[in-house]
Amino acid sequence: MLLAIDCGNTNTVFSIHDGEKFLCTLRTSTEHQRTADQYYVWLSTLLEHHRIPLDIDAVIISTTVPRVVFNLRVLADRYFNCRPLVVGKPECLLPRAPRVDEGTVVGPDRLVNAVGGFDRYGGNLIVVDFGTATTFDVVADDGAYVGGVIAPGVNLSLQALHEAAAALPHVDVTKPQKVIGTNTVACMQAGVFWGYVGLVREITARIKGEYDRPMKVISTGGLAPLFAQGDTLYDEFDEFLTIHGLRIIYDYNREQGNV
Ligand SMILES: Nc1ncnc2c1ncn2[C@@H]1O[C@H](COP(=O)(O)OP(=O)(O)O)[C@@H](O)[C@H]1O
Ligand SMILES: CC(C)(COP(=O)(O)O)[C@@H](O)C(=O)NCCC(=O)O
Ligand SMILES: [K+]
Repeated sequence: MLLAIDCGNTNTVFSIHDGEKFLCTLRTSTEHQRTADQYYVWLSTLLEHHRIPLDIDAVIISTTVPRVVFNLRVLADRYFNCRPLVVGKPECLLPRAPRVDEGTVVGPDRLVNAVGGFDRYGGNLIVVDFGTATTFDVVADDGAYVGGVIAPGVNLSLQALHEAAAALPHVDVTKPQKVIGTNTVACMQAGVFWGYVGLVREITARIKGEYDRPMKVISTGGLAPLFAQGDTLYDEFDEFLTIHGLRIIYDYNREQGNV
């Protein structure tokens, strides 16, 4: 079975694929100090709880935090006796090379989103990923990642307000019914929520304006459903797009005789 690991700056997702489908998806906070032994204790306990056998023989990793790779490699080697594929490393093949400025190191999560998006929806896409940062990934007609946009994440914006302004509390994002807030929390929530709706609408509209043919907008990430505004912001929400992309990249490497 394949273990696909999607490690973002806030959370790390582990998902087990049995060759036909993903059996379960587990989430832990991202901490580069976590050792292989700690990962294994956590993973084996939860898999036992879900009654999933721990017969993993392949591992693929995408991470936006380079320092976690060492311990994840040890996990794969020590407990599953395999060498993991790490997206972005030269030994991990991608179906299409990104077309970006020379020397640019694109976030592996964005390359994976492009692959997952192209497999599910075809080319000419904008993938909006609501993570620590909110990224917009443009996927060309042939499936290549060709650029995009990086904006501050939703929770990061709220946290920045709290940290920089003495009188502003920590608040969680929710969808306010109105824009005129009549207390501090409501004012902050309106600023971030409606500000984000505007950000997504403006950036996708401008990308579509710069691109030479119609595009589909696909959203992913835990907060994406909160920002769905009827059908006006995205065409589809796909919670597991990144994990799906990892599986496609693993299969591609196997087909190429690379693993
Ligand atoms: N279902 C959810 N509901 C509310 N907040 C969420 C949910 N999923 C993720 N978040 C929050 O959204 C932010 C981004 O999380 P995540 O998508 O895991 O980021 P990353 O991929 O960068 O690690 C974090 O602050 C996280 O706590
Ligand atoms: C933009 C990101 C920080 C998003 O990471 P995330 O929010 O998923 O943790 C990550 O994709 C990254 O570090 N990118 C490198 C620069 C680039 O993609 O151009
Ligand atoms: K991400």
